Amino acid sequence: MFSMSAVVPRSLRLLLHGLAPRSPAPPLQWPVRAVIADIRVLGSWGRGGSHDRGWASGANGEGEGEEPEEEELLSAEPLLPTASQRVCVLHPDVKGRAGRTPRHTELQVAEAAALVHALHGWSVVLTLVVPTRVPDSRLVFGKGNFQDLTEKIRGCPDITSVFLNVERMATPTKKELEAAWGVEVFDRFTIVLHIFRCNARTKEARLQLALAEIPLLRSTLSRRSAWLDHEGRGSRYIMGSGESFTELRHRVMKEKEAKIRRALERLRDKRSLLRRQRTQREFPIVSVVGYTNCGKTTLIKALTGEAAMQPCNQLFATLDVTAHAGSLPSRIPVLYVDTIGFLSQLPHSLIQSFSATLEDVAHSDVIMHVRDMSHPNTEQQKTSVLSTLQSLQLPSALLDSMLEVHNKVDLVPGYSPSGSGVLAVSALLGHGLDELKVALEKSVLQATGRQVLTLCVQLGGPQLSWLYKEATVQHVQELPETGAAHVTVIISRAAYGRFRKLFPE
Ligand SMILES: Nc1nc2c(ncn2[C@@H]2O[C@H](COP(=O)(O)OP(=O)(O)OP(=O)(O)O)[C@@H](O)[C@H]2O)c(=O)[nH]1
Ligand SMILES: [Mg+2]
Repeated sequence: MFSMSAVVPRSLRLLLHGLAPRSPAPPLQWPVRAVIADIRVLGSWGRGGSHDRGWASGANGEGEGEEPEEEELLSAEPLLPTASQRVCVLHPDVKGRAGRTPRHTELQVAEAAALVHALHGWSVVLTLVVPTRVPDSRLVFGKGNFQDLTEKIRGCPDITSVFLNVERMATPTKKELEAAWGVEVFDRFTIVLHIFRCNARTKEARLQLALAEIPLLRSTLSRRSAWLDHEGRGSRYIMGSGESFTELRHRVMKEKEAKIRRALERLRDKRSLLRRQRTQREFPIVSVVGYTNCGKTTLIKALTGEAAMQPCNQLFATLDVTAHAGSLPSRIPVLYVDTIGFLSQLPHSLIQSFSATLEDVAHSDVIMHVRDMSHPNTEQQKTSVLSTLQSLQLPSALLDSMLEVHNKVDLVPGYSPSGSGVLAVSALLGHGLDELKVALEKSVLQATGRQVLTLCVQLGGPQLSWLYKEATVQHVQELPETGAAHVTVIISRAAYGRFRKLFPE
């Protein structure tokens, strides 16, 4: 199996566990230490959550400088019931839709059930696939089907809510369906938001979530306002303020949205400052992206040997961007960035809200796209990930150089990957990781403009220790009687320029 000591040097391992090394770290590791300090400042580690807290667990900077205003923004009431739910998954099977096959429908229903199971205490008690030609109509289904459906739902007293597997449901539709079926009705957007709410741990993830929830709060507010207006209460002015109750609530909502955006902007500024510092230190960043549950966290755990990471067989287990240090075959230190998983049919507004999190992907040196090859829908998942990446407007060079990693091949007997530049691994069993690291190193060297050079240096002088500090020393071959050595290093162009300026030939 995989050994942590083979990958990360001891002093770095101590740092990763939030402890200061007792002995001075070898020169190679100083940038790693600096970056760890930076990321602590960013405060990307959670509030007592159990997994994905990364290597700086216990050292989060969230409490520092937190404005009371931000705390208020984060402590809003949950939008969905927190109690257990017995759910009827209702999938509208739209006739005539391109790509509609029984298998495709089956997979969509399975994904909907997996979303429900991602919520603690929620279970699926009934699954219905109902054909419809009129998905955009107010009742989503034709009259006959709607009546049958209503009888089925009402006839099943176990059901406490219905999950209508559509991207987004209009407010009047929700109102009518709930009136007809006597239980709450949720769409994909609401369910995913609720999963996010349960899993979001960091301030940034929770602020982004609060922003994504605004449209939902608005529609709830509109419904309440309609009721108040109907009762003649919404239009009353409050204590001579010249503002009605409804107007006041809308204004409060607007102010809340603006405050969230400002708070996110502050975090974004902090992030970009840290990114600049990382760039100055020429620390390679590898972003790991992919469909939710494809094994991103498991792969990073296997590549870094970081025991604290806890992968989870659940959709959207990771919601916070965390960075994890590892090293490549030539001992180049590298930061792996674990990201939020993608899902098909996610409303654009939700992706937009989490775009700050995904900004780190745009600033990485290499992207690794992890795929679950054991999943029956792996091709559609790939398409969905690629189209989301396109929508993030990443630099084309970054997209072109993306590495595709075929994971979970242990579940696909006799699997052999097709296509060039594709690597097959089992992150869980540790298969194929050495080949993956070699390929990754090649990409990192290319993307960061690093080169392998053999330099002749005097052993008594300051050159060698400078190289240990600023580059990755591969090999030192002493030249007897000359007092010099041939030193093979991996060095960036900028660092080589500085070396030559300090130590001209
Ligand atoms: N059999 C097998 N299972 C794997 C492999 N890699 C990951 N898994 C399992 O897949 C599940 C999801 O793994 P994660 O690493 O949490 O997936 P993720 O992509 O980080 O998921 P999200 O953060 O929710 O998007 C876990 O139960 C893992 O044990 C693999 O190579 N083989
Ligand atoms: Mg994960």
